[in-house]
Amino acid sequence: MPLEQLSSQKCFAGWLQRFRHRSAALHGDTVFALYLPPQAERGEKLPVLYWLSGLTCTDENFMQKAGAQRLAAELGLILVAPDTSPRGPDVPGDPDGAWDFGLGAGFYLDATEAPWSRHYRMHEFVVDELPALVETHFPASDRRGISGHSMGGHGALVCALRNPGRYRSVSAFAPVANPMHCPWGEKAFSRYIGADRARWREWDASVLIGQAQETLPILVDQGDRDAFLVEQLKPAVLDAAARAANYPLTLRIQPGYDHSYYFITSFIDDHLRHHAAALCG
Ligand SMILES: N[C@@H](CCC(=O)N[C@@H](CSC=O)C(=O)NCC(=O)O)C(=O)O
Repeated sequence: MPLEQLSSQKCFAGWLQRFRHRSAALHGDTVFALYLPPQAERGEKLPVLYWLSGLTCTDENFMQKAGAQRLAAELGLILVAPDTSPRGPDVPGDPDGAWDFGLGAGFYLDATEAPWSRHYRMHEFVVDELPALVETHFPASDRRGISGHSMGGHGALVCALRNPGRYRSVSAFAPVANPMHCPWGEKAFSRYIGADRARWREWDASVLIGQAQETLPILVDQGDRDAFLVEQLKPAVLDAAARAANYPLTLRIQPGYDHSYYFITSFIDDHLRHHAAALCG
């Protein structure tokens, strides 16, 4: 699978790069960003933290705003950020042009309903295709962690919960914790997966956490001034489901913080260290 390099910039003695390639899962071209820490030049295989961004984002938001590269360089962690949906002239978006569905809003699931099912296969892409690509073309090991924000925070939880053995660490910022019972999730699931709500349960972290096959400790940070907290995010539902299942979830409510990348950059070091404890050494 050839990679076309779009950019390369030195950053904290490592390299921040962007690549375009043809995706089999997404039936089209897609772009991802990757940060290679300086340890990559030693030739050893390094662990990888996959980051899933939220609604309206591309591969660039996290790399430009989270400020993760400094500590990733210190810890020897590769960072990989895919796009948030398939894109291209033949990829359908929201019929009304809304920002919370379709382009930039793939919800990291595999759609089953037309016209979404041909391209909207972000789960398969993130869990299988992207790691295979990264581990072939870069000095990347199969020690994988996954994290993300909002729609992507939920995506990270679902990727880990649905695929035991695939990841060694997981965390999330302000995840859409119970999408089958919030407006963003109901809109996405009803279109991507269809009207049968029983099938939505396969893609909801607050359901999956009660059926987990392995117990990777989950770290979640959530700001209490987040404008989406009550209507869309509902972390208390995830917390209650984890408690009922005796699943190790640490939910930290951070006073005064909102939903922005200012919140993410304030706590990204804690998340990188959470992942490094499982991935490095
Ligand atoms: N455009 C919207 C706001 C969209 C928004 O807040 N997106 C978040 C993720 S929300 C959940 O998935 C985000 O990360 N935005 C990009 C950024 O760089 O901040 C509106 O107008 O309200």
